[in-house]
Amino acid sequence: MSETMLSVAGLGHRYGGANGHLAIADLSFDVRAGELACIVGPSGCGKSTLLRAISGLITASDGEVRLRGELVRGVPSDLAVVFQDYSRSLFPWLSVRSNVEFPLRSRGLGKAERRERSDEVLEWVGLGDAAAKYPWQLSGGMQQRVSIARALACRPALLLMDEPFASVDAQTRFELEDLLLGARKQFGSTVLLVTHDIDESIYLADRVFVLSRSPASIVRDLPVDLGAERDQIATRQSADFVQLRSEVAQLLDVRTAART
Ligand SMILES: Nc1ncnc2c1ncn2[C@@H]1O[C@H](COP(=O)(O)OP(=O)(O)OP(=O)(O)O)[C@@H](O)[C@H]1O
Repeated sequence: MSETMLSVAGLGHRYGGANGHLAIADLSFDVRAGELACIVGPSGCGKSTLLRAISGLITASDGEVRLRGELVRGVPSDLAVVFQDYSRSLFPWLSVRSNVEFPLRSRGLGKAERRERSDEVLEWVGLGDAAAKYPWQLSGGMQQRVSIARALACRPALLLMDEPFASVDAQTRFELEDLLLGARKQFGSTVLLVTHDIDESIYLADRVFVLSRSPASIVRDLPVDLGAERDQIATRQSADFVQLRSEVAQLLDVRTAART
């Protein structure tokens, strides 16, 4: 059994003091080293609040978050986050290479090592020839590749991804999903990814955590036994995939959600 990388135990958060809004309640789960776990939940259920607590941006009212066994207080240095909005997370005045190397500087890496890492990850995401370009010279999908490269270059203990593929077209989304699966294999990354897309969660994950409506808690920890090799057409057509999709949709009560 591999080590626990992320442990969330009894997490609860209420905004605005004792009589304020309860956003998450008694939420517990673990992510093991090398695992790719997805979180799906109804709109407004508390996913962002959960991610803020895991990344140390807020201190939850109850419970605890541990990364590699260490209590998270403030933003951990061995955490990397990829957001949905790539255009706001990249620095437009820095080249692609400088964007990727930026967090490495604050982590104390020397010039040669920064260059070596940026070469490696840019090549990996298929942007070896775009290192000198600026983000605004690239397509949306390419910009998100830069964000992923920047996160991978840090070799984080945990890669947190918040709806990372929600702002690109369907074809690019498939490509980026497969890029993530490849990167995870290549770098042995541990990934926690939040998505609204049930199919995406099953396609990518080893495990899917289904959240309840607000206040968020885990309604199901669903293992996804679809094998390590996934294929955008064959996997999504398989009987096991269809069964899992229907299970998650029922848990989320998507028909009711669509009516309300
Ligand atoms: N800073 C805040 N102060 C008060 N209430 C907040 C704050 N941030 C979020 N909330 C409330 O907490 C609940 C959960 O919000 P959160 O943004 O975590 O949900 P979400 O699942 O990420 O939403 P979405 O699916 O729309 O991205 C919502 O009812 C929201 O209004």
